[in-house]
Amino acid sequence: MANRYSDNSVSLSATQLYCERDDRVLFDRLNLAVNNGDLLQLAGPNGAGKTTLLRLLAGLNRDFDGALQWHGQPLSVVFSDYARQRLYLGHLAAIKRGLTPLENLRWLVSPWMSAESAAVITDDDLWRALEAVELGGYEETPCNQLSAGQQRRVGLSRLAIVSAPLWILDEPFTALDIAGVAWLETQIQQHVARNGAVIITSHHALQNIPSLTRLDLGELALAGGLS
Ligand SMILES: Nc1ncnc2c1ncn2[C@@H]1O[C@H](COP(=O)(O)OP(=O)(O)OP(=O)(O)O)[C@@H](O)[C@H]1O
Repeated sequence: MANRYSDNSVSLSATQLYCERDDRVLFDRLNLAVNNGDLLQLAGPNGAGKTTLLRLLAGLNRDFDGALQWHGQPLSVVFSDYARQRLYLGHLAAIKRGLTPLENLRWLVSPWMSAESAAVITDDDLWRALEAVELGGYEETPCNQLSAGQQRRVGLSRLAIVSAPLWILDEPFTALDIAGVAWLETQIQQHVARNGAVIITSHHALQNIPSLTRLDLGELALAGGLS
């Protein structure tokens, strides 16, 4: 099993972020910091800019003004290191439907198995991660024969296997049943309790996490008078 949290230091900061899309300001003068043990929930109405901000924080979009830093270095400069320290799960399942869960997961964790990475992820780890998301028995079934919730679980199985201290999760509860929601809540609680950090967009009310901070982009826009 990969050695989780071998380098677990989280220090992500955003300073004076400004972003607009289609001539509309999504956020302006936005400052935030995420460190070990933090859980930041981005809230706001549809179109407020939650996914846009998450993608900026994940280093996947550089169309903004202001500074994004990882351990005091510009995200763009340290991106290859940052990309292994943060695990980004987008709002889509992000799997290849013609492949099996096992094949998808092997592909999804490949950035953590590269020559530069110290992580060792074995096939047994992959099978255990799929078992953890209740996909035991479906490991070698093509994903196009799985339900929407099961396909979502394939992507979520990365949480059970990748050793990244910072999780960035975009609407991860989508399509999950009650048991899936409970499993994911537990993963998030445990990750934060073990000194990891999580940034999440979700309309789901997260429970029992004292370090939860909520950032409502809709309220921010009203308070800051964003146009
Ligand atoms: N690639 C793009 N090009 C142009 N505009 C975009 C692009 N992506 C998003 N937008 C616009 O940016 C705004 C914010 O979108 P975003 O997806 O970040 O909102 P959101 O808060 O995540 O919404 P939701 O709750 O519906 O998921 C929207 O008005 C959207 O139309």
